[in-house]
Amino acid sequence: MPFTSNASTEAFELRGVSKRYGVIPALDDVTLRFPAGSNTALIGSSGSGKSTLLRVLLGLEWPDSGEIWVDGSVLGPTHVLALRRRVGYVIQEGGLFPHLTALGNLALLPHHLGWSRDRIRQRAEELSGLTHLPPGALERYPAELSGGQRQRVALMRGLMLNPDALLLDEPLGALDPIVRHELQDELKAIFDQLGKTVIVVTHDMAEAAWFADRLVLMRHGKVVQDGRLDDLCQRPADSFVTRFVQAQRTLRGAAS
Ligand SMILES: Nc1ncnc2c1ncn2[C@@H]1O[C@H](COP(=O)(O)OP(=O)(O)OP(=O)(O)O)[C@@H](O)[C@H]1O
Repeated sequence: MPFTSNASTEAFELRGVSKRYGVIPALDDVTLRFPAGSNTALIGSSGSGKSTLLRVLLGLEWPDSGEIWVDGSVLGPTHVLALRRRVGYVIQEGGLFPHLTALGNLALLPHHLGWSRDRIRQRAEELSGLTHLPPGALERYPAELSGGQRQRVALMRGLMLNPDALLLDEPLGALDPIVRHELQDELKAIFDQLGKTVIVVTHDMAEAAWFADRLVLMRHGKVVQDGRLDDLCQRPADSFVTRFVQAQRTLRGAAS
C-alpha cells in the first residue's frame, strides 16, 4: 500500500487515540491528521506524549482506544512489518548498533530484504552525498564517529529503503549548537528535496518552525494547539501556550 498523493487521503491519522501507562495518560483522546507530503513538528514539555504519538503511528505501541489510520486503512498488527519498510524512524543519538560499522548498520534491513552488497553500497554512497557524510566514515564504528556524523548515519539508515515518510524523534537533541545548526539546514534541504511526509519531535520552537509550517503543541497527552508559529505566538489557545512560547529564551533576551 503506497502512500497516496491523493489529497483526500491522509498519510497518517489518529482518531480519538488514548494510551495510558498505569495512571499516566501518555495520549488522551488525540485526533490529528497528517496529509501526504506535509511537514509537521510536534512540540511540548517533557512527558507530554510526543514520542508515544510517533510510536503508535509506527505500531511500536498500541492505543488503548481509538484508531490509527495509515494511508486510508486502519493500522493493525498484520500491517506493521510493511509499515516499518515504508516509514523511516530516527531517534535521538541515532540508536546505532555499536558492534557494526556505519555501513553494517545501514545494511541490516536491506540485507534482510535480500539486497545485494553492491546495491547496499551504492545506496549508502548515494545517501552519504545527500547527508554530507565524509568519505571513509561508512567504514567506521559508531564510537569512531562524531555525534553529528552518527546522526547523519541514523538519518541515512532511516532513508535506506526510500520510505514514503520520516518520523524523527529529537533527531538533533544531543548535538552541540554549531553542528545542530548545520544539520538543521541540511535536514530542511533534504525534506524539501525528497518531498516526503515528515513528522519531527523537538523541544525547540525555532527548530520546529524551521522544519515545518505546522506546529502541534502537546501537554499531558492532549493537543493544546495546532497551527503556525504565528498562531501560537499571536493567538495562543491558552495560558500554557503563552508560557511555552515565553519559555523559549532568545540570546538577545538573555543578554539584555
Ligand atoms: N514504556 C513506558 N512505560 C511507562 N510510562 C511510559 C512509557 N513510555 C512513556 N511513558 C510515560 O508516558 C508519558 C509520555 O511519554 P513520552 O515519552 O511520549 O513523552 P515526550 O513528550 O516524548 O517526552 P520527552 O520530550 O521527555 O521525550 C510520560 O509521562 C512517560 O513517563
